[in-house]
Amino acid sequence: MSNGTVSLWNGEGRRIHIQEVGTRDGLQAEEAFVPTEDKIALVDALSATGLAKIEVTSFVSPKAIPALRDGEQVMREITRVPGVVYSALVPNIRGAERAIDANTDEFNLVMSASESHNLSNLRMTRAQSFAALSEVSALARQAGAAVNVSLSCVFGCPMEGDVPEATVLDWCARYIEELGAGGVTLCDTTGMAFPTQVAALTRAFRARWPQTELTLHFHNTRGLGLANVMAAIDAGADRFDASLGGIGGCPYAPGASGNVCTEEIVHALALMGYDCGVDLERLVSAAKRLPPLLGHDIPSQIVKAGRRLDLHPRPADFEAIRERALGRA
Ligand SMILES: CC(C)(COP(=O)([O-])OP(=O)([O-])OC[C@H]1O[C@@H](n2cnc3c(N)ncnc32)[C@H](O)[C@@H]1OP(=O)([O-])[O-])[C@@H](O)C(=O)NCCC(=O)NCCSC(=O)C[C@@](C)(O)CC(=O)[O-]
Repeated sequence: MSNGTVSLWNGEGRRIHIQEVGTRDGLQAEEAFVPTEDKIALVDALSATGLAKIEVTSFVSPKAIPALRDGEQVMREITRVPGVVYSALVPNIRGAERAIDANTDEFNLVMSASESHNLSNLRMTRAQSFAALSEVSALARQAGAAVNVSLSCVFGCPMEGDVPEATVLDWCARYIEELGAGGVTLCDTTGMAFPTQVAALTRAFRARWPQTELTLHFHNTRGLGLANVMAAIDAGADRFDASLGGIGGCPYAPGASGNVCTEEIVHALALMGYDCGVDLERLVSAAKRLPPLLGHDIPSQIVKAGRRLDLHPRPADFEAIRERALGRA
């Protein structure tokens, strides 16, 4: 935190945990169905990069999200690397049963702080979602799985506008204090968050629940992704969702687009001296697998431009230019 002794701009080796959501949030809205074996290979490649957590898939209705209809097979057939938490999005009891069958480490429960988005995305009121999630979290506990709750639209809803901070904190209190969730993710579903707002909500959360695992989940829809990450770090956050290649978006949130890009965030934080514990080269080579699988380009600037010190050859006639410049030719 910028408290006069620690600089935001100099990470000094401080650990930031990056959680990959590319094979869930990233693939869920893609038109192309990425073949199951390619999804498994992608998760395995990500597991070898040092990421803290990977959201492998979702156990939602295959009618709602056909791109992830192979969730069980993917979760069962990935190679688990010790220390990596393999998570999946779970919206209801049916999803919880599937997640248990597939031996999922962490259930990422989902609902929205906005009634309009909750109804659009999950076809339930927030109260109905909360009741369903209470049952899901009891099942998860019986199965020995961890529970995180992702709360969508906390920085604004594309249909309702701003969501009051008190509403967001009330829902967080219910997850943490009634449901016993070990972690909460504050999600900016359609890129409406801005740094001062992010810092205020992060500080309010941290002050009230200093022990709860807090994750920030940003979409880069309006280009504020990295600024929001920095504001959250300044306010005490150390855990972020990000998506390989910068793909992603909720298909039931109007105007949604890609998450903050994993390799861009890791690259930027590493330059500032933060330790994400991630091998950037491996991450970039995993990201390069995406365009042929998806059939389109990806937002990642690091895949396009390379890392800061990935240098280019001088022009072919460089020596001739120099000789001329020095008056020797
Ligand atoms: C919420 C429901 C389930 C309600 O779906 P529904 O259609 O209202 O509910 P239903 O219970 O009547 O079920 C309809 C059919 O789906 C089946 N079904 C129902 N549930 C499941 C399940 N879990 N697994 C497998 N099948 C399921 C169920 O068995 C039935 O099949 P049928 O009888 O017609 O053959 C559905 O609308 C759904 O799955 N929606 C998914 C929405 C979704 O995945 N959205 C994107 C993820 S959230 C997100 O991206 C935001 C986030 C997390 O990234 C953070 C952020 O940025 O904000």
